[in-house]
Amino acid sequence: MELRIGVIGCGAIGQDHALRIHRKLSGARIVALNDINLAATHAFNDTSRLDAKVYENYQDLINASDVDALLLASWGPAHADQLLACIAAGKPVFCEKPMTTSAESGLRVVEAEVQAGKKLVQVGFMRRFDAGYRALKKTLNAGTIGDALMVHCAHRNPSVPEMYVGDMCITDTFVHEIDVLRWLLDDDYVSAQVVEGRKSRNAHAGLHDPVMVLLETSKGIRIDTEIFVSCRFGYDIQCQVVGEIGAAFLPEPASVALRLEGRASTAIQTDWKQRFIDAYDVELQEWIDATQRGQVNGPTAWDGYFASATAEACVEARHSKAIVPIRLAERPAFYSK
Ligand SMILES: NC(=O)C1=CN([C@@H]2O[C@H](COP(=O)(O)OP(=O)(O)OC[C@H]3O[C@@H](n4cnc5c(N)ncnc54)[C@H](O)[C@@H]3O)[C@@H](O)[C@H]2O)C=CC1
Ligand SMILES: O=C1[C@@H](O)[C@H](O)[C@@H](O)[C@H](O)[C@H]1O
Repeated sequence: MELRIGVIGCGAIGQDHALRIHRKLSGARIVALNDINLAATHAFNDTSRLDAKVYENYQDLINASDVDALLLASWGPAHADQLLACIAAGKPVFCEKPMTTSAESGLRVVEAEVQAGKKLVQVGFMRRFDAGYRALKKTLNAGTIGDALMVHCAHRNPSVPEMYVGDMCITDTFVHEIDVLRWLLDDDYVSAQVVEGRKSRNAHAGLHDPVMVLLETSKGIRIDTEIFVSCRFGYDIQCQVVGEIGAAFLPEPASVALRLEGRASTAIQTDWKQRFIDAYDVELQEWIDATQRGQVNGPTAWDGYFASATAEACVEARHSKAIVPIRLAERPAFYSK
C-alpha cells in the first residue's frame, strides 16, 4: 500500500522532497500540503501537478484521516511544536534538520516519543545515507587504518544569503558534521571549543566567517572543522580520519578529469543540492520503506536532541571563548543501540 504523505513547509527543500517522492521514489504519494505562505503553496501544487489538498493550518493536516505520515520542512523554530503534534497523533514523521533549535525543546520531543512508546521521528541528517560517508564508515569499521585518533573536516559554501547570520554557521551548517561524525566514529562528544580567525572580506556584515570548531570525543579523538560559508570557490565538503597506521578520506564526488590548454583539472561542485542529491533520494526511499514496516531506521529523535545540545554547547563556547563540556540528559533505554 502506498504511504500517503503530508508536507509541512513547502519552501526550497520541502518542494524538492515533495517532487522527488512524486517523480522518483516508490511506495509513497504526496496527498497534502501546508505552509504559512498559502499562495505559494497553491502555486506549487498547481505547477507541479501534485493534486494534493492544501491545508490552512498544520494541525488539520496532521490529523487528516487520509494522511499516514508527515514530512516537516518548515523553518527550524517551528519544528518542535509540529513534531509534538505528529507524536500526539501517533503518526510517523520525517523532520528536516535541525530537529529543534534548542536542547530543551529537543528533550521535550524525546520525552513525548518515549511517553508515546513508539519511535515515530526520523531527522533529516542525509549524510548518513551518502555513499561516500558509508564507504568511509565501512573502512573505519574494518580496522583498516587502526583506531581513529584525529579527524580534520571542512564545510565550505560559496556564499550564503543575508538572512544567514550570527551562529547559523553552527546551528544550520556545522550541525551536519555534529551528526555524521558521531555516527561515523560511533562515539559521543565531551567538549567543544570555537575559534574565530581573521574575517574574510567576502563575509557579509552580519557574519564572522570563517570559524573553526574543535570537538573532543569520549574516546579522546580530536576533531577540527573549518566552517567557511563565503569561500567563493565551491561547495566543498572534506573529511579526513587519521588512524594509528593510516588516513582515510571521504571520496570526492566523481568528476571528469580534464587536460586542457596546459592545465589538468577536475570540477568542484558549487551547489549543496547537487552534492547530496543521491543521499537525499536514498534517505527518503529508506524512510518510506521503513515507515511501511512500522520502523525508524535513520537518525532518531535522540540523535536530533544530541545534535541540538552539541550545537548549543558550541555556541556557548564561541561566545565564552572557553572549552565547554557537553552535558546531556541520560539516554532513555528506549533509544539503546
Ligand atoms: N538536509 C539538508 O541538507 C537541508 C536542510 N534544510 C532544512 O530544511 C528546513 C527548511 O529549509 P529551506 O527549505 O531551505 O527554507 P525555506 O525558507 O526555503 O522554506 C521553509 C518554508 O517553511 C515555511 N514555514 C515557516 N514556518 C512555518 C510554519 N510554522 N508552518 C508551516 N510552514 C512554515 C516557510 O513559509 C517556507 O516556505 C530548515 O530546517 C533547514 O535547515 C535546508 C536545506 C538543506
Ligand atoms: O543544510 C544545509 C543548509 O541549510 C546550510 O545552510 C548549508 O551550509 C549546508 O551545507 C546544507 O546542507
